[in-house]
Amino acid sequence: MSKIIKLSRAELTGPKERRLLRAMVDQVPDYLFVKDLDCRFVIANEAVVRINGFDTPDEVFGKTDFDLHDAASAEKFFEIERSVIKSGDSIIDMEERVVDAVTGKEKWLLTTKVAMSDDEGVVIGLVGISRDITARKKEDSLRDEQAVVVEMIALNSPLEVVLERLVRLIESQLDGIFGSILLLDETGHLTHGAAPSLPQEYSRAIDGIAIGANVGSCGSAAYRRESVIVADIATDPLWNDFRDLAALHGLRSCWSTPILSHQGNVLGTFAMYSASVRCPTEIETRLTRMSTRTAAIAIERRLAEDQISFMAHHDMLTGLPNRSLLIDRLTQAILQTERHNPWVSVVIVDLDNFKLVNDSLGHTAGDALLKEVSKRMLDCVRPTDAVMRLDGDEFVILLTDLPENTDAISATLHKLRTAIGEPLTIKNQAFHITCSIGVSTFPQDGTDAETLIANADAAMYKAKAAGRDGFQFFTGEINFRAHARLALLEGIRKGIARNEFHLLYQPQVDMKTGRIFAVEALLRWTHPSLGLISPIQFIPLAEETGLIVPLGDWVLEEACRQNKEWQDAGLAPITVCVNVSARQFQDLNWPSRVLRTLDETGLPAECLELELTESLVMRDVDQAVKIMKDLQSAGVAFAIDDFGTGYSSLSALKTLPVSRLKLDQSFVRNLAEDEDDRTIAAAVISLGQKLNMKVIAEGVETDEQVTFLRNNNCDEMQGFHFSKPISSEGIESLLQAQEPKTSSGAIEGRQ
Ligand SMILES: Nc1nc2c(ncn2[C@@H]2O[C@H](COP(=O)(O)O[C@H]3[C@@H](O)[C@H](n4cnc5c(=O)[nH]c(N)nc54)O[C@@H]3COP(=O)(O)O)[C@@H](O)[C@H]2O)c(=O)[nH]1
Repeated sequence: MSKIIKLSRAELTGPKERRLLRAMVDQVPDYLFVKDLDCRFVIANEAVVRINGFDTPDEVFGKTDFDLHDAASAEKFFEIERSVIKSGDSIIDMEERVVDAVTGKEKWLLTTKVAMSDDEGVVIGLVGISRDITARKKEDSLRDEQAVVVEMIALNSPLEVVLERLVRLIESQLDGIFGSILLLDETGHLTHGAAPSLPQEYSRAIDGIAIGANVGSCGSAAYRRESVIVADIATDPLWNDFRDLAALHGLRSCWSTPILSHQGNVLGTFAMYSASVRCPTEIETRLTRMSTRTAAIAIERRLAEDQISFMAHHDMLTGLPNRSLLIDRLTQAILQTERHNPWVSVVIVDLDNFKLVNDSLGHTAGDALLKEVSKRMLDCVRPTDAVMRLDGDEFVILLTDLPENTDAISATLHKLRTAIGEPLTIKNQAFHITCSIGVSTFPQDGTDAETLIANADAAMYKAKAAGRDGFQFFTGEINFRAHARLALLEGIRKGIARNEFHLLYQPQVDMKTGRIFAVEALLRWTHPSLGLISPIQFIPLAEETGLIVPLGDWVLEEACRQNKEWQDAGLAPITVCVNVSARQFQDLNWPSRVLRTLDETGLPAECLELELTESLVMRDVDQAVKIMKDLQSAGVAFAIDDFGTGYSSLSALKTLPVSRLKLDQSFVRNLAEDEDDRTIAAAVISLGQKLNMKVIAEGVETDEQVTFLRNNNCDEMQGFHFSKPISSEGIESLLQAQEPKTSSGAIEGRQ
């Protein structure tokens, strides 16, 4: 909509009114002017006069924009004004980017131009008013640019790109300022971050300076952890060592502020340089604050990303690369090899007696040993080779650029074994560590990373099986065994899902009464094509791979459910004994799963006994006592299985909440003919009595064994002499046969 102001000549003719009007328009801080039809200034207020570098309105009178501005700007103004005059249509609140006539700097105006007509309605010129909105526009662009920088940080743009954008943002807000960001490295040196407007030669010269009390503005700011304002580089003693360099590039003042992490660590510096001698203005100080905060977020984020990436690819204890980096490096090495044709070998090193150190001296000592062994291995290989930690005490070494024969590999393996085998002292105790090593080589033993690692692993197992402390190259025969192992593993997994497992129960009998008081649950696997598979074949593999945890959960659940079923059928309550492997026991959630199973099956806790081996318990006695006591307080009993075969500390044994020792069948087997076994068996029975524990003999097959055990006051027995492991129905029949129930209804044989 056009808007025409009508001026009455009479009002503008009187001298008084003219003065009033003049005074009024001069008070307005905006640029106020009237132009004639040729776009010449007729009236201009004080603001217009000053901004164009004049002293009086008369100096502006009659001038056009072509007299005051550069041709391009003047042309723009002229066209707009001609159109307003011609059409009579006003231009309201138009944002214009113009070049200041005096300073030559860019600025922003908010302009309104309205056509002006005489009493007859004839357009005789225009009235214009412009407001300088440069400051507001800068604030808008600061906000927009800040948002862009934050978005870049969030989207993980490269740090250098983010920092450069930040510096440019600051420079766009200020006049005559060159921004600079330096990053502090771990060694106390400042390295280039971003300085897009500083001369490159200058940036290169200061890249890598060590921070210190008197090292220019940035080195000193990082060192002192506070802002350092140097108004005149030419005279300030902090710049003694860099004065000439700065002068060479026309830099006169430099104000630097440390960039601090949220924990207060110095991450780098943010500096503003200028070519004049001066201190920062308030706005410059404010922008510095904003920049250091933003830069800190960007740098911290990058450090966190680096840390996460390092953690994802390295072992935290030894700092060695881990499996994911191994696959990456090995794949790279294979690609290289395909081009240059030498061999690449994967060497898997497994420490033989690491568990002994860990179990006897604790995890801290175990960690120290792993670190020392990693160092020794690194010392044995070339810088182009790589040492990585796979898991626990298992390491992988990647040998690259090998000649095509096994001699070079063998030489390295000998060196490795010797280095690892050197005595080492931990907690004042000397150790001699041995290792088993398996090797596979590209291309003959596999053409991809996973196959080479699997085959080196299989070879390492062969070295272990061959008596440890040796190395083994991968062969076709190992390949066959490895495949069989993998097939078995896959079979166990499927077997769990397909319910191919079931339990047999072997009675445990009181020697005096001859009554069954408990049964041991023993796992059986009926493979769809291989038929019945002995637990001796699959339990060790299930333990090694952790599959024993779900399998053991199933055994526990089934054994408890079955025992409760017998009780619900009216049979005398007995105890069901369930084997527990180390992997289950180490699982932090296992105790709560035991209690939940009892709860869900409804079996009284007093009717469950858990069998733990000596070695399992002795691994970490304190932890074992804690877990056992927790479950014991709920009513669950514990037995030590295979007693006599491991190493038990008698003092530790005393502290264990154990109600039964199971004399291992290896001592029972030859009781008739072996004097030593008789001595051991008698000693175990006597030990049990002294520790207030029942002793049950395992594997009892003959009358002679029964007689010996009875004569030596053994409490209980289990073995083929009484019954082989049988089905649940078989147990039911045996229990029915030995009715009537105990008069008290108490659990048979349990004290
Ligand atoms: N972690 C788990 N281990 C389990 C589980 N089920 C079984 N096992 C362990 O597997 C090993 C072999 O068990 P199995 O073949 O069942 O052998 C047991 C008995 O059949 C056998 N036995 C019993 N009496 C006699 C005998 O008179 N003569 C003779 N030659 N063998 C006999 O002994 C095995 C029981 O041993 P133990 O557990 O030590 O009491 C074995 O180590 C099982 O522990 C399972 O669910 N989880």
